[in-house]
Amino acid sequence: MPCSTMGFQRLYKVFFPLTLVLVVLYITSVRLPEVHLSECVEDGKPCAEDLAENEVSLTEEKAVARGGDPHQAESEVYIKHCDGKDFQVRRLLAAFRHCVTPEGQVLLKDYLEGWKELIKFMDALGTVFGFISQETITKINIMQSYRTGKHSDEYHTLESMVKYELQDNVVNFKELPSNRTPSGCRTLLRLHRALKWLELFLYKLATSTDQDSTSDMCADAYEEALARHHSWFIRQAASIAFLALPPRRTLFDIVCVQEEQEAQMVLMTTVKALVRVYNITQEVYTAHGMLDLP
Ligand SMILES: CCCCCCCCCCCCC/C=C/[C@@H](O)[C@H](COP(=O)(O)O)NC(=O)CCCCCCCCCCCCCCC
Repeated sequence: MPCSTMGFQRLYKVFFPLTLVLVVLYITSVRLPEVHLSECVEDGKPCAEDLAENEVSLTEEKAVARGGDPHQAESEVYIKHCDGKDFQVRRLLAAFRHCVTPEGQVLLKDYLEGWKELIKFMDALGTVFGFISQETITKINIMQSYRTGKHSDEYHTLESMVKYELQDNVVNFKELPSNRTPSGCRTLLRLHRALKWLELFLYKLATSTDQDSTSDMCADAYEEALARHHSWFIRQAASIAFLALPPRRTLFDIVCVQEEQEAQMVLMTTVKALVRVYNITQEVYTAHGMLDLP
């Protein structure tokens, strides 16, 4: 092999990964432009703060009254308000529970509230997760603009959105030109896939010990649920961000739990709520052949 080709290959092997790492570190450490979550507006007025602290019904009695499992109710006494923290696991849980109606439909407003709470969690982890948090905000904002836009009535539930977008040919079954706003169905599908990642990650966290690495759990869940949907570049950036995940005790602090048993109950209760929403959404997307929207 000619000497110059060997030299080039060696240079390529060393400098390409190095440059990639530096680019990713740069992207994740510079202050990303502020993207604000859209204000919730209904009929031209701000929405009522429907998930206010005092409305979050997580007491034992209420859970039982809702026909819930008494063992689940027992676990809920652990889910308390966490003073001085932005992220509140009880708000997260309330949102993902309230979003499922008694008829088994998914209310988009509450679903997105759940996602907004998750952004607070990511923000508590620091700037390395900035690009993931910005991406989530972008997706939420697209959904909010539909939910509060001209056809807001059609975006009340997942089911009404799917019906409307399919009837109106808004769903893009083929790749869209980059200047077209993606459909609600396509946008929600991205969040839906990420919800599977979250479910797997929280399950792993709940069933792990202090000796287990959160980065490994995160990467495993990512491999299972999301990696195949992402480009090579995003996969590399994500795998670098995972290395910056703090140990499980720090994550427990953000969730506001100390004891192992307490952590397990809170995490498993959250997993259950996520599974319920995930399964309904998955059924709707499967029924309409929309699991692979580009
Ligand atoms: C504990 C925090 C660790 C966060 C790890 C999250 C794993 C997911 C990595 C995703 C990389 C996202 C970068 C961008 C991806 C986009 O290419 C991709 C495709 O979009 P496109 O089709 O429009 O191009 N977008 C998406 O897949 C949407 C991703 C949304 C990511 C949401 C991540 C949620 C993380 C929530 C963590 C909270 C933990 C809470 C514990 C109680």
